[in-house]
Amino acid sequence: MKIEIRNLSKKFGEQKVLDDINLTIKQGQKVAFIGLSGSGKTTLMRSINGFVTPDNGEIIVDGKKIDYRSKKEVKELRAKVAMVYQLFNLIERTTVLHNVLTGTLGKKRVLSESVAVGIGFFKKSDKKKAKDILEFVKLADKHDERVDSLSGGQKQRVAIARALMQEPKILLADEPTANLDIKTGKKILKLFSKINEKEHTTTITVIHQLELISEKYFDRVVGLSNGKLIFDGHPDELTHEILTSIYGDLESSEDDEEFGDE
Ligand SMILES: Nc1ncnc2c1ncn2[C@@H]1O[C@H](COP(=O)(O)OP(=O)(O)OP(=O)(O)O)[C@@H](O)[C@H]1O
Repeated sequence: MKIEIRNLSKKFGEQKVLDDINLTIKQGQKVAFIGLSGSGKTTLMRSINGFVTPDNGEIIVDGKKIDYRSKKEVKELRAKVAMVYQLFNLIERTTVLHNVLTGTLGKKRVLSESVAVGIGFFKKSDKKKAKDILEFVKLADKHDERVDSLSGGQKQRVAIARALMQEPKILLADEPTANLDIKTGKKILKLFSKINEKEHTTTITVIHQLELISEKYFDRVVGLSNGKLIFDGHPDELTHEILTSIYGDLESSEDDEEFGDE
């Protein structure tokens, strides 16, 4: 689905977190959001699925302007927009299959309630679908294992499988590789590319590890700084100069930086 962001602004207290953002993301694009901590990446992402209500401007998803005041419309939007998180947000003490099946419950139930829904609650057809998706994410042999016995990379694949149960048109991933080593992170990004190829899903990924920003995984990079969009281009165009404008002096010793600069 196409996403059109027009003159989007958001303040938290006195702080301008998003400052007049304009961005159009075509159906099927694979976009990385980059920028320093606090630059507004998550807030921008959360405006797309209605978790954050902007102060000014608008977002149009698939030709329809998001009406943040309408619970019904936001719910419909979230059915099409799946989210994957840095800390996986899984129910650790239940099985892989159970977690993936909760992807069918929609956003009306909170995660803690989902656990109360036994595996018998789900339709046979959903179980078949969940198993097919687990095969797609290469976890076919893990259906019945408890999530807390899995590695970080496997947990993230369970979270992606759960998101796919929703058959999303847009996939938002907030630092999905932050808790993984680089090799495992690459596998996760490869999986997003595979989903994108198969379903033509529009994907937006907030990412911090610069070594993972390559045209293999992304066809567009959007850089934010202090709530402003300051770069929009192909991964190849990320020169040292541009990276410095986004992150500041990359060569400066970390020891010189105070936490207060974050
Ligand atoms: N609900 C909120 N209430 C108040 N301030 C908020 C809220 N959400 C975010 N902020 C502030 O807005 C700023 C931007 O936050 P945001 O999470 O969008 O940045 P980010 O670029 O995603 O950072 P990070 O890379 O650390 O996740 C930060 O200063 C943050 O503290």
